[in-house]
Amino acid sequence: MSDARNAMDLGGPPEESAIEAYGVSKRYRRGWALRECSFRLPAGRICGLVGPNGAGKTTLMAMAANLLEPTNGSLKVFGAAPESAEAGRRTAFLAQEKPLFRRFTVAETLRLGRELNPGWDQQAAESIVRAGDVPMHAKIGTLSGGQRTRVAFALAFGKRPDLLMLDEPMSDLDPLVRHELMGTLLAAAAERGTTVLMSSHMLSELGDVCDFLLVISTGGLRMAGDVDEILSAHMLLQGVDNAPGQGRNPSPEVPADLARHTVIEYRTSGRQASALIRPDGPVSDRWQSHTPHLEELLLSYLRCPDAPALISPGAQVPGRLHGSETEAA
Ligand SMILES: Nc1ncnc2c1ncn2[C@@H]1O[C@H](COP(=O)(O)OP(=O)(O)OP(=O)(O)O)[C@@H](O)[C@H]1O
Repeated sequence: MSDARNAMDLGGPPEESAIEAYGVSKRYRRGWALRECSFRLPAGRICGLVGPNGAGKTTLMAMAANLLEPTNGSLKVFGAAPESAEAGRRTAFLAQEKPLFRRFTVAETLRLGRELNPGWDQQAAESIVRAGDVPMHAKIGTLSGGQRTRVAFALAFGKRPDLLMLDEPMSDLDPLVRHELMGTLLAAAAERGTTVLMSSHMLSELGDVCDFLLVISTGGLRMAGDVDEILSAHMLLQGVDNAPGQGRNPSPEVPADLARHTVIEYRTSGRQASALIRPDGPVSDRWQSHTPHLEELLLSYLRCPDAPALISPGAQVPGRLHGSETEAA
């Protein structure tokens, strides 16, 4: 457990927030992309940002990186407005399309990073590029998609940010490179206390990397908090369906003995039934129960966007009503 969390348990000062969002909404011409998002991401965490296509993940990160302004509400980055010099200096954002100058060589790209960023770490940036055997004299436009991603990573890392936001960083990387760059990321975060906010659709890999989660869908915050707290607030149940239909039933009726619990998802296949619940008291012993894996839990929430939201106490911003959301146990 981190010193900061120990301090909290002992009634010491609360952990610093890397991001605080107060009722943030964003409206584009076509409509709302995000509605009323309030949460905090404590500093030093590696946070997975999960949601279906079009959920608003890029929009949220772009607002924290001062590339977009909220329509309503406000954000703070390390206590400062995203447009402040302080927040800009401490933040790096690796956008999904990895924008780099195609005519620059790799060496020129890193030189530009050095000139633009006072705290630039040339050695860290170069070692990321060299680990992928990317030639320093190669023009960006001649690199493969994965090599360009590596250079963009190096540029973001070289800045030595306190908050590193990565928009689907792994999508065009082969499995070995993903593993290597995630290792670099974890080492940097452990060594320097860097906060990482990373959107990803690779649910199976998030569990190895992240210790905090933000889940959004249809523009709203569905879940936020410490991964361990979130997992332990849920139970995956398996048993026999008392009223089986033919084959897989897309909307089976939730059995009466689960009614007292918060049922996120109830599914049946023939006589087999499974449910993801947030238990409120003991569960009937006709069910076999276990703590879900992160991927199982996320898939249930993504399949059931109307399930009640869960914002754990450590992810709540002070002085903000969290509506119908429930606290993790
Ligand atoms: N510049 C824009 N103008 C109009 N609508 C936009 C714009 N950018 C995003 N949107 C819309 O806002 C919503 C959220 O988009 P956003 O890119 O934030 O989603 P996302 O969660 O990052 O999706 P993905 O997983 O596909 O990358 C989508 O409906 C998208 O079409």
